[in-house]
Amino acid sequence: MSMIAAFYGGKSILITGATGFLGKVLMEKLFRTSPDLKIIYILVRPKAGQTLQQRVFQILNSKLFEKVKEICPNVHEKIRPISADLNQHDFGISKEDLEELLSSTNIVFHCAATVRFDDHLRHAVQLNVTATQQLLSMASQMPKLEAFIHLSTAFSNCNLKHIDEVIYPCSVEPKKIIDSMEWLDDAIIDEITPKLIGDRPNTYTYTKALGEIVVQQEGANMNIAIIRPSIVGATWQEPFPGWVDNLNGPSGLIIATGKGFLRAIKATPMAIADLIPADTVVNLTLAAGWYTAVHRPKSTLIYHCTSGNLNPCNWLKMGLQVLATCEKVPFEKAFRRPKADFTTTRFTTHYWNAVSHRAPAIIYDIYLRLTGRKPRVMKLMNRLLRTISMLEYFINRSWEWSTHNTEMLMSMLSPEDQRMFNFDVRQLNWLEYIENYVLGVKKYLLKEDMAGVPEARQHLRRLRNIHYLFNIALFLIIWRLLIARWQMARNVWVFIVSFCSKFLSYFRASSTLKL
Ligand SMILES: CCCCCCCCCCCCCCCCCCCCCCCCCCCCCC(=O)SCCNC(=O)CCNC(=O)[C@H](O)C(C)(C)COP(=O)(O)OP(=O)(O)OC[C@H]1O[C@@H](n2cnc3c(N)ncnc32)[C@H](O)[C@@H]1OP(=O)(O)O
Ligand SMILES: NC(=O)C1=CN([C@@H]2O[C@H](COP(=O)(O)OP(=O)(O)OC[C@H]3O[C@@H](n4cnc5c(N)ncnc54)[C@H](OP(=O)(O)O)[C@@H]3O)[C@@H](O)[C@H]2O)C=CC1
Repeated sequence: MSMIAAFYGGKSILITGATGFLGKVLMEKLFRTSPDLKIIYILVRPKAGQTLQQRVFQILNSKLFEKVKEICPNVHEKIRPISADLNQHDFGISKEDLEELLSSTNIVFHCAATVRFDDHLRHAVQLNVTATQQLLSMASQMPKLEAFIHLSTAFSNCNLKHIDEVIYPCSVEPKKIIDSMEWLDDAIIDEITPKLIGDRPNTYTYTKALGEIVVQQEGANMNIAIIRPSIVGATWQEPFPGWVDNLNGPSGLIIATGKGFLRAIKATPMAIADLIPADTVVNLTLAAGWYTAVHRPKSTLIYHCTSGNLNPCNWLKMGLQVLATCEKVPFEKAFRRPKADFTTTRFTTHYWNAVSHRAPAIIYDIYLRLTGRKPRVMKLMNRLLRTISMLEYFINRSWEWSTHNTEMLMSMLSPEDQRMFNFDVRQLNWLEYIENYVLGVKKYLLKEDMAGVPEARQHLRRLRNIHYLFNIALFLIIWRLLIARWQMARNVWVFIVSFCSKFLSYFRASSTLKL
């Protein structure tokens, strides 16, 4: 019998960010392995015209929850959505809901965050720092609370090269930052943002670091653990390989590569691609929840959920496998053939952006205009280039994360739990994982049917022929222009033509002689 699964049985669990990528995988695993849990409260905001119930209905009806619905047919009765917006004071939770939450909750998993790299500091602080502080204050009033698990990121201290499982201080105390956001206007915040984030690349990593300090300060009297995953990718094994449902991290770039938009990217091929599958993160999170509640470690433990030091994979290996899979099982209606390369200098990056990204986009937009349609590719391309520029920081560096706590936790699990809540990335076969990731992107993100693969292959063949024809036409046009304007080009042309005709007449003469 799994100790972890048994531990969550009969428990009331609060999850923030349950509608997000990791939150959904966490909920799914909880229901699948502990169908006898009492209830999962989820803090949800109405979004995109959907009520809370509609949002929950949509999640439960997704492919991710198919197995859960077999194992736990009354799953819908065990989810209790609570209307809450983490941007609001007290989250805008009603008095009755708050009372129920405070009196019943046993475990809190805090996953909600803004993961945008370009968020305004005010918003990022509100969600990643202030909301964390408020949630901890709520948790401190929960008499039945056994553990509070905070999801952070391995990149919260990405300004360092070697990162230990400790909380690092920031130059300005989080409380001062929270206070200042209340009275500073946007223009001043914009001005001080670069100074505050210092050598971190964005407000996301900075505010996640502040969030950790808040957890340490405010949660001193609680059983708390912090999980720091690196770049979370599609599921590895559970509930099935390759599940992914948003464009964050590598997923968006895999689409851009498979659809032929992304042709070059500035990356350090040998830098570690520290990806971690979503189900691995969730297994570690659940194991940490159990360990924190049952073993009650004296201090707040931080768990690095990373792959680089145990089973490293580099960007070259990953990129090549993405391309190989896109070649084998192409995405539908590709813009160009999937073919990409890494650039290593600013100059070559600018050159390939102009030649391989902007030029084809402009040409295709002209074609769309000429055929009476609305041009759209340049806009898409600009968005892609902006996204790449934001991700570049992470694909041109390597970090070392120590994993002592994570390894200690692994050793504390029973063999049954090590199997059921596996977070040992040494067992991961990268080539297989990346192939499943790309297939998952195709099936679950792009919603493409595998039956369309022959047509997609046919489309790629057409694109290859168009590419050849285009290159020949371009060559001829450039050559014609050169001949018209440049004496040297004319001389070369005359030389080539006379050489070819001599060669042909020699060839003809020798073959006649042989006859
Ligand atoms: C022998 C030698 C041979 C050499 C051969 C070499 C072969 C090499 C081959 C190379 C091939 C390349 C293969 C490529 C595949 C692998 C590359 C992987 C690189 C991955 C890098 C990942 C790094 C991530 C680092 C993360 C570190 C921190 C981790 C975390 O803790 S948090 C989670 C991460 N968070 C994010 O990822 C959020 C990032 N996103 C944002 O911040 C924003 O979305 C934005 C990028 C700033 C864009 O903002 P906008 O306002 O402009 O857009 P908006 O968000 O509103 O969306 C607009 C539309 O764009 C779509 N979109 C959003 N995100 C992405 C995305 N990442 N990629 C693509 N598209 C995206 C969005 O859906 C909207 O679309 P619409 O709805 O249609 O309008
Ligand atoms: N994905 C990754 O690569 C990594 C993620 N992490 C961390 O893991 C956690 C989960 O990330 P992930 O699942 O990928 O993120 P997602 O962006 O997929 O999910 C974010 C969640 O937060 C919720 N949320 C955001 N704003 C509010 C708000 N104002 N009120 C209520 N809920 C809100 C979202 O709700 P809604 O659906 O309404 O928008 C969503 O459920 C985060 O803490 C992140 O920092 C760490 C490392 C890597």
